[in-house]
Amino acid sequence: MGDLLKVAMPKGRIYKQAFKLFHQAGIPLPEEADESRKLIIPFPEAGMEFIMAKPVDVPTYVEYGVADIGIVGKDVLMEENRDVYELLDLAIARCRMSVIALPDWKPVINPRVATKYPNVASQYFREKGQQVEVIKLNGSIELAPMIGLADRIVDMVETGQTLRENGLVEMEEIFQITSRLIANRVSYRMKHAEIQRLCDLLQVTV
Ligand SMILES: Nc1ncnc2c1ncn2[C@@H]1O[C@H](COP(=O)(O)OP(=O)(O)OP(=O)(O)O)[C@@H](O)[C@H]1O
Ligand SMILES: O=P(O)(O)OC[C@H]1O[C@H](OP(=O)(O)OP(=O)(O)O)[C@H](O)[C@@H]1O
Repeated sequence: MGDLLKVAMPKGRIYKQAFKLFHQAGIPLPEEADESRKLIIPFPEAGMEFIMAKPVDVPTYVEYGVADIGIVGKDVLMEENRDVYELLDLAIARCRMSVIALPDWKPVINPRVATKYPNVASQYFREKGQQVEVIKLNGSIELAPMIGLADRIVDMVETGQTLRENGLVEMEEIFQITSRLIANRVSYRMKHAEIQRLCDLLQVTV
């Protein structure tokens, strides 16, 4: 057997859904993989090795070729803008990127926009011809308009529960998000058969 295919696998909510997807495709991923503290998990039965990564770092590992392929949300792909191939829409971890505000929000000059996605937010408002000050936060973004840090936020909405519980409203959807299978450009050529085989198995389920 040749080299194991190195897969950058996000811990957390994407792993839980990828686990189900791989099972449906006939690849029984180890269930405990994102709960153990082990960061590199060989899975020779499937010809793979999992690198358990923070979701936002997946495109970095794949661009640098330390992982051949990876699974990552479209939100992270848009924000990180890494030089990788996007192979497949896995149709998991579905949500949307939106502009959110308090219901009594009023336009002001040079408004502040808080977000975990400064590149996405800057590009969105630039294309609309609106000048904004973008403030980067790392979580609980919904707090920003509630405590007066920002006029609006750019963040993900899935069920809308977080917005409802905090009295916020979705003003505009920017784009839909699902997780994608990505590949390193060189690996895609050098390990084409293995990568294509995985795509074919996963494609049946999506
Ligand atoms: N509410 C949601 N519903 C569905 N998918 C989501 C939701 N929030 C995030 N996602 C998707 O899951 C990905 C990972 O989100 P998750 O919350 O697991 O990690 P994180 O908060 O980025 O990481 P960490 O918890 O390590 O800081 C996101 O990049 C996005 O694609
Ligand atoms: O519409 P909902 O179903 O409520 O989901 C949306 C929430 O999920 C994500 O947060 P996450 O759980 O990743 O926490 P975070 O605040 O640390 O980003 C996102 O940032 C929203 O806050």
